[in-house]
Amino acid sequence: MQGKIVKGIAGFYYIHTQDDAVYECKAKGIFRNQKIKPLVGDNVEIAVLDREKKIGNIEVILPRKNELIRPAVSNVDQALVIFAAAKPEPNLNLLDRFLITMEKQNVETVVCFNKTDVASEAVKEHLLKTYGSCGYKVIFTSALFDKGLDCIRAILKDKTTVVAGPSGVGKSSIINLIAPCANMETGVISEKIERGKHTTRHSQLFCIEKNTYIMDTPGFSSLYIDKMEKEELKDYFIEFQPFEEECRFTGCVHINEPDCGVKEALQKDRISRDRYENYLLLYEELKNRKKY
Ligand SMILES: Nc1nc2c(ncn2[C@@H]2O[C@H](COP(=O)(O)OP(=O)(O)OP(=O)(O)O)[C@@H](O)[C@H]2O)c(=O)[nH]1
Ligand SMILES: [Zn+2]
Repeated sequence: MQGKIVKGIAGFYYIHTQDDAVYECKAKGIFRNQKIKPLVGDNVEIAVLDREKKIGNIEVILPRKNELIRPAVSNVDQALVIFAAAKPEPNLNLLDRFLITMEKQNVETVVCFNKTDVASEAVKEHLLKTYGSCGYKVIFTSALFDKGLDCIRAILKDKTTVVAGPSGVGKSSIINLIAPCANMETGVISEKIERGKHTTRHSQLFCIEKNTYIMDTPGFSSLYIDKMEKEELKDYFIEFQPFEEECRFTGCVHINEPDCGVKEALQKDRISRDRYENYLLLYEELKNRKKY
């Protein structure tokens, strides 16, 4: 039978199967046969050992489309990052850090600004201009007034999406509205896990409808960009790319070089100043970290 690993804990894997059941499986022999460790998100072939108790063994891990490191999950189609348009004011530096880590891992990101009911039109316009002009899909929602949630449902459909955002932006409110089943499923799995007595937070995928999975990630308040050369940073500011052809120097980092296409685009207001300033800050951060 085929299914998807939705959670892994203490040597047990929980497989959501196509008939909408959850099997508790071990992965006996997999490492020996395939030399890989199962990962949440993996599509697998299982042998059913006990149909009633829903116990099985993972026999084959099907080929992975990709593999994220943070959070550890495979076969991710996209990320959905949620910030509040107001209350709290969106920390765009944090948002840019998130976008960079996803660009580096080659995962497309959709940006959602929630709490539009308490944000001014001018702020919304500014956010749309800043991120829409980079090429990101931007969605505005109000979980409180059930606005924009169909847009979220539509972008999630038939995909596996990692959902992230800082605390207090309304991420849980949104997830509860689009996936009321998410809580229930946690219940079923935690019942089985009780025996393992593990209480740490583990990454878990929720099936919100057929072929549609989300992974809710814990709220974050800071995000370090690591394992990155400062010269590499510009590659993850995707809006720079079309202007880089105009730079006189190859490998131009768009800071102090003369005849820089990116700086020229900035002067002409074709690149967001907020984004460029965050670029400078992050570049400095990477440069200074190198000293240690
Ligand atoms: N005005 C307004 N308030 C909202 C909206 N969505 C959520 N809230 C409120 O914002 C607060 C935080 O919402 P949560 O859904 O708990 O936010 P969260 O992002 O999951 O935060 P954590 O649980 O801390 O990770 C709650 O008081 C919600 O009622 C919205 O669209 N508009
Ligand atoms: Zn340049």
